[in-house]
Amino acid sequence: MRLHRNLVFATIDSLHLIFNENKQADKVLRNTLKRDKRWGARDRGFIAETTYDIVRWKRLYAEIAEVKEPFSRPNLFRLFTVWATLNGIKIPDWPQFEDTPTRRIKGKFDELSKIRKYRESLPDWLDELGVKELGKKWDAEIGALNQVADVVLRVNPLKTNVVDLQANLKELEIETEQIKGYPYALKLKERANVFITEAFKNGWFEVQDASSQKVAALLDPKPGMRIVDACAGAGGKSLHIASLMENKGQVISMDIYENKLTELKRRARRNGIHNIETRVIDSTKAIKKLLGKADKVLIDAPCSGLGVLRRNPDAKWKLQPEFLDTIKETQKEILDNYSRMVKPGGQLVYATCSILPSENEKQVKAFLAREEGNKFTLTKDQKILPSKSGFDGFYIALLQKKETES
Ligand SMILES: C[S@@+](CC[C@H](N)C(=O)[O-])C[C@H]1O[C@@H](n2cnc3c(N)ncnc32)[C@H](O)[C@@H]1O
Repeated sequence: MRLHRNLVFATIDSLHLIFNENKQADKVLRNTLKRDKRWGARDRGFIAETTYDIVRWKRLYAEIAEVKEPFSRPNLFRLFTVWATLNGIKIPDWPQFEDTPTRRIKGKFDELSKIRKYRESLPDWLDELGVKELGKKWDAEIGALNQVADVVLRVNPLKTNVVDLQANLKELEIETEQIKGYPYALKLKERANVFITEAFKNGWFEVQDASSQKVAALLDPKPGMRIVDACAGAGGKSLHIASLMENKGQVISMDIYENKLTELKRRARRNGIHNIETRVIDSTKAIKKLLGKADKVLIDAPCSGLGVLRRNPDAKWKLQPEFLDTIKETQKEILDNYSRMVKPGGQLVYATCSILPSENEKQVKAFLAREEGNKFTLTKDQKILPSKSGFDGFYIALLQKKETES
């Protein structure tokens, strides 16, 4: 592979914003990729994938390059040099790359790879937390979470089906494959910009990881039901739920952020969905109005996001231990308050995109032991681990509310 100056510079500029200015990687890349209209799919792919790679391996590469944060521009080039060398890419003779110690880079890589926090490129506290929470399983999970994520589509059954969408995309030379056990999923064989296709613009599919598609499956919504999606965000799960209800019944999508619900409404229109109503949670009233009224409630809780590190590798560096304590308290409050919207005999699904037991099964166990939770029993739960599933890490629990208060 030959390195192109403007693509490398765009990568370095993106890294500067992410590492030194604390900007979110996906937002930075969205902007960077707008910079030059002449860039084709390969050029854009190079910038995005290289930036994400260097973000993912920041600690390891910084240790090899012997550089510290905040990274000066020459030091960002040193990180880039480590990436290129380890990926077998010939370093050009530009002034930025003078005296690259290729052999030393490989030697240091072998040496540091013996220690997990370097090999997997983790802050100390996160490595310690992983061991505390998952014991011996941590090794395999963090290894899997450092892989590059597949792109998975969820077919919208209101508009098309898996076979027709697969054929439609094939005409555009976008090859996909079905995934056993995921009836609405299609996995891209190679990365492609699916957002520019007519199929996407017409609402035939959404991009949604396979594990995330399991949430609505376990909730099992039926046409005619009233379902509350209490932490709906921009609506990944709401759209899935509404499509399974065939536009019959009611989905009430709630969130504390109005802008996310606005985006949800836009997506619903594209998806041909008419049975979603959005409600901003700006006081306790929004919840009180629905007490005991929902056939099913989904709590797709805010969480550490440690199950989706493949997609957001910069979370390794942005996440703080104090945030984890706060978010667990929020999960507890949400469970206690929002579960009251389930009607007697109804069901509650609690889900997170985390692999930490303290956010998942322990959170549910503690809820069932509290007064608010003793009206429920745990029907079943699924711990989806990236090392086993090959997809994002998720936890999904299905709880049944008793018919009577006793
Ligand atoms: C895991 S995300 C939801 C993702 C969304 N369900 C989807 O499938 O696209 C969690 C959501 O909870 C929202 N949230 C945070 N605190 C909340 C609260 N106290 N009540 C309701 N929603 C909350 C966040 O704004 C965020 O959109």
